[in-house]
Amino acid sequence: MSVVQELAVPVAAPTQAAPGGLQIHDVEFAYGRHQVLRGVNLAVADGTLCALLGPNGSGKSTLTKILAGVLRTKKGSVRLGDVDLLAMRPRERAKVVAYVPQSSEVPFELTVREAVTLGRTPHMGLRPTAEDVAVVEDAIQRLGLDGLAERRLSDLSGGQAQRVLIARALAQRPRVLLLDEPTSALDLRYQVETLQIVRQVAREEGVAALIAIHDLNHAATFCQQVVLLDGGRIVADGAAPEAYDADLLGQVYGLPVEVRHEGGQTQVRPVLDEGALA
Ligand SMILES: Nc1ncnc2c1ncn2[C@@H]1O[C@H](COP(=O)(O)OP(=O)(O)OP(=O)(O)O)[C@@H](O)[C@H]1O
Repeated sequence: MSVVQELAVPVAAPTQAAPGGLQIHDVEFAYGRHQVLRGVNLAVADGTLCALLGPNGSGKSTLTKILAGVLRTKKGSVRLGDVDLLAMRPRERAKVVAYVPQSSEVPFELTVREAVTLGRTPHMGLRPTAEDVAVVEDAIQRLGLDGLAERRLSDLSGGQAQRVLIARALAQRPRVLLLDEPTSALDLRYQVETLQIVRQVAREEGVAALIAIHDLNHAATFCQQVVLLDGGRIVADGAAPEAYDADLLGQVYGLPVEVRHEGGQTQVRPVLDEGALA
C-alpha cells in the first residue's frame, strides 16, 4: 500500500490562484507503463513562489518538464489564465515560460554574458535592442555575475554555472518560472540570495514561480506556497505553517520529524533515535 493511501491526516485544500495564474488540472503521466503522476491539480497565483517538495522519485522533475513542454501528456490541462500552455508552439511558449533544468547543455564555449543573452532569444530580432541589453545586464547583476560576465562557462564552478542558468531564465522575462533544484550546487549564501531573488522577481513582475527543492526549511522560509508530492500525487498544498504536518512528513519521507513554529518561521527537523550518533 502506498503511503498516500495510509495517510491519517487530511490533505490541505488546494490553494486557489487568482485568475491568470498557473492552473494545472488532472495531469497524469507515465513513462511507458510506469505511472509517475496521478491526477495532479495545482494552482499557483501570479506573484507567488511555490515550492514543489517530495522524496526522490516522487515526480517533481517530471511535472516540471510537462509544464516546460519537455514532456508531453495526453491527460490533463495546464493553463496560464486563458492560454492553454500545452497547446502552444515551443517559440511562443518560450516567451512566457522559462525553465531551468537540473542539468543543462549550454554551449561551454560561450561567455557568461552570451549565455544569459540566450534567454532573450524568444523575444529578440536579429540583433539585441537596447532593452534586450538592459534586461541581460540586470539579470547578470541580480545573480552577482558582474565580475564573471566575460568568463567562459567552461571556466566556472558548478555553482557559478547554476547561477548563469538562473540569470538566463530571468532574462527571458517569463510569466511562469520553473526551476528544478536550482540551489543544489550553491553554497549557503547563494542558496539564500537566489531564493530571495526568485521570490522578489515573482512578486515584482507578477510571475508564477514553481521551484522543485529538497530543503523543507528554505521552502518554508522563502515560498508563500508549498506543495508536497508523494508517489505522483499531491498530498499537501498550502502555506508551510499549515501544510507541514509532522505525521504526514514523517510518512512521506520515511522518518520521524518535528515541525516547529518559532519567531514567525516554520522549521522541520528529523527526530533521531537515541544512539543514532553514537
Ligand atoms: N526518462 C525516464 N524514463 C523512465 N522513468 C523515468 C524517467 N525519468 C524519471 N523516471 C522515473 O519517474 C519517477 C519520477 O522521477 P522524477 O525525476 O520526476 O522524480 P523527482 O521527484 O524529480 O526525483 P529527485 O528528487 O530524485 O530529482 C521515478 O520513479 C523515476 O525513476
